[in-house]
Amino acid sequence: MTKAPVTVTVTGAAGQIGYALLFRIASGQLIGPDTPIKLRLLEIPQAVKAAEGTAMELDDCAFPLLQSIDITDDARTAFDGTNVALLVGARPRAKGMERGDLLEANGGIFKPQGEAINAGAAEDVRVLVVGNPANTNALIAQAHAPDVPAERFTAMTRLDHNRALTQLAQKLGVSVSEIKKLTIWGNHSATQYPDLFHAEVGGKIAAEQVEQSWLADEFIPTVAKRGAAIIEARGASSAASAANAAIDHVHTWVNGTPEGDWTSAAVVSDGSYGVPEGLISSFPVTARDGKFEIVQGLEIDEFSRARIDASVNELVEERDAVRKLGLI
Ligand SMILES: NC(=O)C1=CN([C@@H]2O[C@H](COP(=O)(O)OP(=O)(O)OC[C@H]3O[C@@H](n4cnc5c(N)ncnc54)[C@H](O)[C@@H]3O)[C@@H](O)[C@H]2O)C=CC1
Ligand SMILES: O=C([O-])CC(=O)C(=O)O
Repeated sequence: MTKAPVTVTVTGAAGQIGYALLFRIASGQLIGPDTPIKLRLLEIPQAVKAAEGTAMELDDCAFPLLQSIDITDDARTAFDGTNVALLVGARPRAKGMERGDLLEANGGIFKPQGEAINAGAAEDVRVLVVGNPANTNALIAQAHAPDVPAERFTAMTRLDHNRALTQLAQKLGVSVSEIKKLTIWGNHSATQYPDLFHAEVGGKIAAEQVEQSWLADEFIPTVAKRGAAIIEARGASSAASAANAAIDHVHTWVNGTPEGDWTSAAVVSDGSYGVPEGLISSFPVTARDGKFEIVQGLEIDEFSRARIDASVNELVEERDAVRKLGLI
């Protein structure tokens, strides 16, 4: 039986991730094959025409599930009644820009978007922030949506998770589907910590199946710096793989994680694993009944502790910087 339609808002819809994302959403891959989709595209005025071009192509795909496409440059209109908000559009780092400038420029985007979500989104709204710095942009948006439960604001580390799965699968000569319980901890940045000490391959701990030197000197930096390596090779940042990860993140959130496995997502910390409450940090999470839950009770050894702390400290610094700028 066909379900009720889901309204999905995509910001930065005319950008490169938007171009890789919208067709997959419209084809039913975000929620499921029996859920009709209403798309809302938010862009800045200069890019509305390009978004209209993408909408023409969406029309030309004749997707049976796609019920409507609305394009706007007004955040209130874009988020009115929305069920899933994919915040992709962000201000990229320009030449000579310091981190504080970047955070301030993004504050100008994510504060009004948080307010617009608060004002008009559907009661069950789920928010995924993709635009960088994703964790802190999510924190800014969440701070301006006091009427929306904080746990509905998440940031994307699923791309890092997927990157780590493939690096490990290639190293061990196994399929990615044989790897369970991998975790990305912390920030979506070069300080992130991909953890193999709880990951399992063939029922055995992954870290025990690789050399410690490979884990520390190859695996962790390769995953953490993969975004930069893609930019170097492609001349543009990851787009199709980022869109794919956004689809995975929301699909898992809505449909759940398989029994005996978990995934990674940046969610609001409840203080678990010593991550200060309120920070939006990546954790091992399960999804059940449409909710993410942080996996509890994992033992964290000294090696992992130092790396989790380093990434969480960076998030604390970013939070303090946006606080100082009056953005939260
Ligand atoms: N979390 C993650 O794993 C990843 C995050 N990213 C980030 O995703 C973001 C988007 O990447 P791309 O699509 O490649 O960039 P892009 O530059 O191709 O597109 C961004 C789009 O956002 C729009 N935009 C800017 N301000 C806006 C606003 N206030 N409202 C609505 N739209 C707005 C721009 O007009 C542009 O069309 C970047 O911040 C990038 O760093 C990229 C890859 C992975
Ligand atoms: O590094 C970038 O700008 C894009 C990004 O977040 C990634 O590919 O992980």
